[in-house]
Amino acid sequence: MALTGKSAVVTGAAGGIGKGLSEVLLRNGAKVALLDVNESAGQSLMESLNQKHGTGSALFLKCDVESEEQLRAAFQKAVETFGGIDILCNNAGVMNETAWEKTVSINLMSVIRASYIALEHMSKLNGGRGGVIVQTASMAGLGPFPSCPVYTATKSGVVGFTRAMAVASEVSGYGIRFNALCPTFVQTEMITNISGKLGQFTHLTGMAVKLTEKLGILSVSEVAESLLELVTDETKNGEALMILTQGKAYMQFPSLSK
Ligand SMILES: NC(=O)C1=CN([C@@H]2O[C@H](COP(=O)(O)OP(=O)(O)OC[C@H]3O[C@@H](n4cnc5c(N)ncnc54)[C@H](O)[C@@H]3O)[C@@H](O)[C@H]2O)C=CC1
Ligand SMILES: CC/C=C\C[C@H](O)C(=O)/C=C/C=C/C=C\C=C\[C@@H](O)C/C=C\CCC(=O)O
Repeated sequence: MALTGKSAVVTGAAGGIGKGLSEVLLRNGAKVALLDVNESAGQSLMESLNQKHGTGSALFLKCDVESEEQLRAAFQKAVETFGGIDILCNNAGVMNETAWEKTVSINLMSVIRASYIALEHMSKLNGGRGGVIVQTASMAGLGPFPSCPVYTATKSGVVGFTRAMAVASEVSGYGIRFNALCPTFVQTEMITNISGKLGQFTHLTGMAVKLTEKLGILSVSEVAESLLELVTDETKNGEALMILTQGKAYMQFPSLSK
């Protein structure tokens, strides 16, 4: 799928990985609706992206992904502005083991919520053009990360939801592919002050820090380049792409359906 003339919605787009995903989509010819709760960062990012990629190529929409109402309004605005949606990046996420219910709400429930709203606009069964939904999961969704069990659970949930939806979409004829990015640590705000985010697992901070030293830290642009692969390669559906500093690999899961 070529990106020229396509339109995308990216959640958590104002900073970190979401900003990188938005930039790579714009560089390759897509228009992008930038959804984020951070209004000042989102507005100034929109202005700089429109200067770089052309007026009207980026649209900031203030949106808390926990709110169904705000998500619906943002998708509606994106459709009205760009004429449809071809790509959704469910990227907004937090890591906070103290406010663990909020972590579940943002990282898992909101990914499901936004995917279902996107289906209403993108599914060929609803008159949409089809397309692709890519979730920002994590390596934590593939292997247990003992310093943050709830964060791990949300990312495992995202991987499971993505793989199940990929098959549901295929057999139902939605015309939408579902894939997940599973990066190791990435240099963003999220990996600052780790100990302050681990709640009752603060004593396991050293384990998390050692893991960052052992595995290394990716740049945002390395993750963004992997998004392109999952969006443009139409054979990719139901994939979890593990991204490490040493390279990347599509995960193999046991097949029990045959
Ligand atoms: N940084 C890392 O090491 C890794 C991060 N990830 C995942 O990547 C995604 C992005 O994380 P980062 O860019 O690192 O984090 P970040 O903290 O740098 O950026 C997150 C963005 O999401 C926005 N956001 C937070 N809550 C929101 C909400 N309720 N509604 C709308 N926007 C909201 C924030 O305002 C911010 O702009 C997350 O899902 C995270 O779990 C995955 C693997 C590694
Ligand atoms: C404290 C976490 C901070 C940020 C989370 C970040 O956003 C994220 O998603 C990073 C994920 C990185 C995961 C990397 C590898 C995970 C591997 C685990 O399966 C193994 C974990 C521990 C092994 C313990 C040990 O042998 O030392």
